[in-house]
Amino acid sequence: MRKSIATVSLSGSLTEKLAAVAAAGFDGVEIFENDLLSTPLRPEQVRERAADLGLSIDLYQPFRDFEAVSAGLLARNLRRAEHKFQVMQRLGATQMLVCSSVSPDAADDDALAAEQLHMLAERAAGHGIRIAYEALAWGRHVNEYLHAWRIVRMADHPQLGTCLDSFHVLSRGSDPGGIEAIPAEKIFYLQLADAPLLAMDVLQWSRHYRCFPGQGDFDLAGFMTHVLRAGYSGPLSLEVFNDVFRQASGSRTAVDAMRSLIALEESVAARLPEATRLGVPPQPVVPTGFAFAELATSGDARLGELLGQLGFTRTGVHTGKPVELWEQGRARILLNTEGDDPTLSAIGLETPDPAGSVKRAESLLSPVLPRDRGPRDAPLDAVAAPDGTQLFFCRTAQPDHPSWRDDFDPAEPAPGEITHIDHVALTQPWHHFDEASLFYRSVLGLRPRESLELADPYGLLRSRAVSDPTGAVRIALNVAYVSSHPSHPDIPRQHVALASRDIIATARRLRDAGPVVLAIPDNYYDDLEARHDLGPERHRTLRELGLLYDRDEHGEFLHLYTVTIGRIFFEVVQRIGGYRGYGAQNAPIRLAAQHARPPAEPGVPVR
Ligand SMILES: O=C(O)c1ccc(O)c(O)c1
Ligand SMILES: [Mg+2]
Repeated sequence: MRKSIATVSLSGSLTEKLAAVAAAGFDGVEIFENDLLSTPLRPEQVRERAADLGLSIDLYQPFRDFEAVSAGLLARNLRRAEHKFQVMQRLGATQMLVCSSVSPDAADDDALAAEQLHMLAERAAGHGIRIAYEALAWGRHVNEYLHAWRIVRMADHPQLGTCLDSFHVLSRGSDPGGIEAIPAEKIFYLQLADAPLLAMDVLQWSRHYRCFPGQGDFDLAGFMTHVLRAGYSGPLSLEVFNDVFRQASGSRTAVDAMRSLIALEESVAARLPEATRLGVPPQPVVPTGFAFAELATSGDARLGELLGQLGFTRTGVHTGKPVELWEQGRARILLNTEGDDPTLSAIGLETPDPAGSVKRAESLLSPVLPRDRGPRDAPLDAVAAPDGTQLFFCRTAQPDHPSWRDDFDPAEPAPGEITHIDHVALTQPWHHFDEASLFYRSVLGLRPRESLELADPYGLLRSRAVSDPTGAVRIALNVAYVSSHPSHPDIPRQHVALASRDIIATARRLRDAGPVVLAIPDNYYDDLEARHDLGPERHRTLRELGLLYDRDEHGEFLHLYTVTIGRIFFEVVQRIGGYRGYGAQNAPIRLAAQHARPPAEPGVPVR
């Protein structure tokens, strides 16, 4: 279906917005009045610019508080409308949005509202313009979509129809099923926005927290099925008021927006196979595990030293690049010594179909990375995640596909307790958090879990994990706050969590290696004894080894953290039973302990 976006959803000037919208592949735009008033371009030039970019101007929004007013006010409103019709003709826009009045001057009188909207539609008709009437969720008298529709029906004018906006319908908890009773030709326009569920005033919620479909908690696919069953065939138009998007790069936001619509069409198509107008991207290829995590370092030996202390063996060196392979069980870490400050630069994901993974990523507008490989290297397909982390699609040790691991000609690793990578935690720039969760959800088919807020002594961290249904691939996305403490600068830390089948043994091994485990205050253990009765011996062991503990209804979780090197630290975890979380309960303790033990100085051995 045609795809549009309201200019209010993006940052920048009108000309920047138009360019961004066109580059992301949209077909049309809704122009917010302020964007037109503040551009030096004349309406004819805007029309031309949009046409050159292949964009139609689907809607113009110059009006508020029109209907159900006194005769004097009506005359003024109609006069203003006449001016706006002329602007719209110059713009080449044929549809005007009128949202329900919030003014105390409006009467609670449907017949009067209908009569005045009829008059407006009659005047619009003279200019070839249609009026789309929309119920704002906080409209003074009209705040339900079916109420707006009743008024439109009563007004009975061919140039008057209704505009449906998913936010206004779903934020009020209205049943969207009623949409199916509205005749298709009377649904003039469709605006789409998602939002996180928040208990707050609906106007504030709408103006600050809307997000793109798939980034919030509303059932947009369900909403869309009703709209399509009604027979609507006009554009899907995103109208997202969001404080973060107002500050982020407009061209990135436009791509994020387009990705949300592609993914939405796909989920609607799955529910409504008869809706053949919907575009459907190639199927997601859900990753089945971690092949490796790649850490970039500047030839600094400390990461290798720490890996050795954790029981890893350096099993090989790449035949053509300065990259070492460190292994223990199925946990594989690549140390790329060409980097600078230690960072987590790439993740290898096991996939049953690497080419299919790339196709899926491309169809959702993810940048596919150029292949940089020597003649003897195994093929590696990679895309860039929103934070720049490279995601490689791998098939390790499968007879049907060359393995990246062969490039290292590896030896057998020494046996140890660590079995595999449990999860990786990536720090996202604050303005890319929603984009990142939509990326992992739509491109990789991972499921987002609830969004958490974690207390750090110097700020608040937002965190959301995404995982496959089996828990083989778990990625924790964290947003760092911006620190204003000179003594506690931002260190956007990243970590790799390693699963141990015997974390007590791993912890003892680390204790014997030196002070590499993050020290946890005694108060934590006193509280742990108050919360759980694990028996004196177990409590003593946890305290002695710096282990943290959590449990959920499925099982138990033991974990520890190493010191930080550059931006990187390791976590060791043991899931007992079917524990599903990440020890969020202990995050504030860990974050405080990390502030107390700043990253090791360059070149200084950890010991
Ligand atoms: O917040 C508003 O005022 C506003 C304006 C126009 C819309 O289409 C809308 O959904 C909200
Ligand atoms: Mg709207």
